[in-house]
Amino acid sequence: MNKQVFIMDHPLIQHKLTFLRDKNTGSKEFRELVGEIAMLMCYEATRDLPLEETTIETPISKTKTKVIAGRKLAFVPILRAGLGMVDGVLRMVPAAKVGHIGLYRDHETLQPVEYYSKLPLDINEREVIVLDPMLATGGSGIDAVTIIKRSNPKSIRFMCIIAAPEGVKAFTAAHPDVELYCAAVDDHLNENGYIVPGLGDAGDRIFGTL
Ligand SMILES: O=P(O)(O)OC[C@H]1O[C@H](OP(=O)(O)OP(=O)(O)O)[C@H](O)[C@@H]1O
Ligand SMILES: O=c1cc[nH]c(=O)[nH]1
Ligand SMILES: [Mg+2]
Repeated sequence: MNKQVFIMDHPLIQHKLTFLRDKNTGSKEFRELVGEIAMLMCYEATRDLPLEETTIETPISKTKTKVIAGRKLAFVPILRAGLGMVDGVLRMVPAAKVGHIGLYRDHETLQPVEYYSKLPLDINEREVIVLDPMLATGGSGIDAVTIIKRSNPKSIRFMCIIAAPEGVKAFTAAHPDVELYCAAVDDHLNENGYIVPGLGDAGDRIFGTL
């Protein structure tokens, strides 16, 4: 697999993914699982954040210790399904700002249609992590990153839960500078553009609009 692609095969993530895929998992549990998986993936995707030394006093003595070195993050969920990942990542990085990009996939053409975009004003000073549970054809992820690049962020990473091989290929070709983090790369896309075996329609399962 391409060095730009990171598969997060931690046992806790893989365990939760099994219940996420199960068609008998209801919306409440599905939402909780998406949030938990996003939190665990964020832990891994921020592993290389630089640290700097600071001095504090414990109740016992002064000590030198570490904090994250002034790097500013922004999370950008792709509406709707990416919203399900926001709470989980904010639990890990509460000071991050949150932008939103609204895209839906036209059911006939499978082409993404943009309907909303609101990014933090200082996004050019931030490292961005884009959130969307599904990378299917890759069209939505590719367009979201193209939109964000116009605002010149310091860097962009893309975090999805399940990707199709077709989406990974298209995304890495379109944005070779953007690291892609996923919990699983599945088998293929079906004739309707759904990931097989996948988990169905992530947005519908999160928001109960099936
Ligand atoms: O890689 P692609 O082929 O573009 O497909 C992936 C997109 O499809 C889903 O969104 P959807 O269009 O269902 O919108 P929703 O989140 O509002 O349900 C998913 O959340 C991605 O954004
Ligand atoms: O399998 C898929 C493909 C696109 N969007 C989804 O929510 N699921
Ligand atoms: Mg959907």
